[in-house]
Amino acid sequence: MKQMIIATKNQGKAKEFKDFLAPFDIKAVSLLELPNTIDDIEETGTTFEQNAALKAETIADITGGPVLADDSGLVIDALDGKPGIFSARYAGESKDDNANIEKVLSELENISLEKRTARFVCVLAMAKPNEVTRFYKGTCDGHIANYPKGEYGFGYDPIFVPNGYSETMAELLPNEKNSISHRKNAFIQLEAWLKGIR
Ligand SMILES: O=c1[nH]c(=O)c2ncn([C@@H]3O[C@H](COP(=O)(O)OP(=O)(O)OP(=O)(O)O)[C@@H](O)[C@H]3O)c2[nH]1
Ligand SMILES: [Mg+2]
Repeated sequence: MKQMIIATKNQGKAKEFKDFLAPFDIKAVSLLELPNTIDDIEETGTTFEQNAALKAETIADITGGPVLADDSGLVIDALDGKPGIFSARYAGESKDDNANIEKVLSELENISLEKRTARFVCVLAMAKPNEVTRFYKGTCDGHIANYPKGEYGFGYDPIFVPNGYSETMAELLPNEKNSISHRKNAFIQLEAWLKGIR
């Protein structure tokens, strides 16, 4: 089976990429599974694209092979786009999902449901040494619930209700999330490239 390195230390993302790539007979390998410890890559960019490129290109330089990276986040209209590229560390460096959720809910405390519109954004960067990095972007629109519900997924999934659903992303079964998510919508475009269409 072929392998593809995913430049992430996020177990939730890694699991989703394993599901996406399995039908292509490709094993997704995260940075946590490599034999050598990889230092954290500082995400100094100001856009999802810049941070995804930083992660993919740094690891492609180290490994010498093709690498896929994902930079993603939650964009909330009533918070002027926050937490955005700062989603992982919104409530502090410990990257605590529950603390991040609590911070968002408290900032939206007095905002009515119809004004709680938001979207998940995912930018994938595919880097290969000496090649131009390719980007694929996907989004998933929805709104922020009043309180967390559901056990699946990761990050802000317990407070994100996708458009057309009454459940949060964390109440949807993983295969359901993986059919509508921002990450899937970005991956669909990469898929076309993997199949040799583009
Ligand atoms: O509920 C969620 N469902 C998702 O599907 C999702 N995708 C992203 N996010 C949030 O956005 C941050 C990404 O930040 P990010 O791209 O820097 O990743 P990260 O720091 O977690 O790992 P790495 O890939 O950088 O190693 C994550 O931590 C989460 O808080 C999500 N939340
Ligand atoms: Mg990160």
